[in-house]
Amino acid sequence: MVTMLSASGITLTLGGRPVLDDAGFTARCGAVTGLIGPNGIGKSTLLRAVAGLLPHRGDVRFAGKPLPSDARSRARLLGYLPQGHHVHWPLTVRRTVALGRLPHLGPLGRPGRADEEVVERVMAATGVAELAARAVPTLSGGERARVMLARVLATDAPVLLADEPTAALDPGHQLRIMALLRAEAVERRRAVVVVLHDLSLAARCCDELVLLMPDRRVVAGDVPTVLTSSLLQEAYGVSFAVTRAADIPVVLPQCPTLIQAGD
Ligand SMILES: Nc1ncnc2c1ncn2[C@@H]1O[C@H](COP(=O)(O)OP(=O)(O)OP(=O)(O)O)[C@@H](O)[C@H]1O
Repeated sequence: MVTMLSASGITLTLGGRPVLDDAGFTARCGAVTGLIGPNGIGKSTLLRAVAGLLPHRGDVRFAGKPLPSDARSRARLLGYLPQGHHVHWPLTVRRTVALGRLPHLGPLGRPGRADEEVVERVMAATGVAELAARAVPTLSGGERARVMLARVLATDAPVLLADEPTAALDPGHQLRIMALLRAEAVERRRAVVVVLHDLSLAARCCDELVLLMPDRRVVAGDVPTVLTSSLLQEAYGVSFAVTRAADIPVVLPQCPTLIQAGD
């Protein structure tokens, strides 16, 4: 599979504190790459730097070439879904999703038939078509999460960067959204990079994993290479059982101080 996105040597400081030091990853066309690691390690910051939203040192390439410097061209290549879904503007769901088409619109900013078709397709795929006329601030957290995912899918960008897209979702919607992101990768040949905290979900849905470690190492590889109990313990500071149940990979954190219910 072809490397579509590569980031290397990403180094940046926030509020006077070094947050990333020589970090990077590659994301292949047709694959889902999971970005994992403990809270505060820099996953969101790395994604934002790669999306061109934070000044940084380092190199980000699309299909081997430096990213274009103008934001509009870059937005056609990289769709970015930020963490959290705090939407205060009183737009309808359909208009919010249609914002994803902005990088493609002509000088008059009018969406054409093709743009409208994309908007309808992604609303149907994310299960928000029936919410199309609702104002976004009136939606539940999970509904809003799916609308924001639809907006980024509407960009039709070959690279999708999604920061915790399943965080607010119930288990059924988590799986449906990951299935959708996998389909975007496999069937539409996109490179999908997704920040996840649920390691079982990551094991099940990601082709490659990139683990940001507390000592600033970046461990990358396929799921069995990265999700080992020793690496996970080093990363998260608790022990892990890496196992399978009903033929599904399961990664279980264990905490010696937890008094389990029923004990
Ligand atoms: N604007 C800022 N000013 C100062 N420090 C910041 C700023 N934004 C982020 N940080 C710090 O940078 C570090 C990395 O934050 P980041 O949000 O990238 O981590 P993360 O791995 O995505 O965490 P989480 O899993 O909790 O979402 C954290 O220590 C955070 O406090």
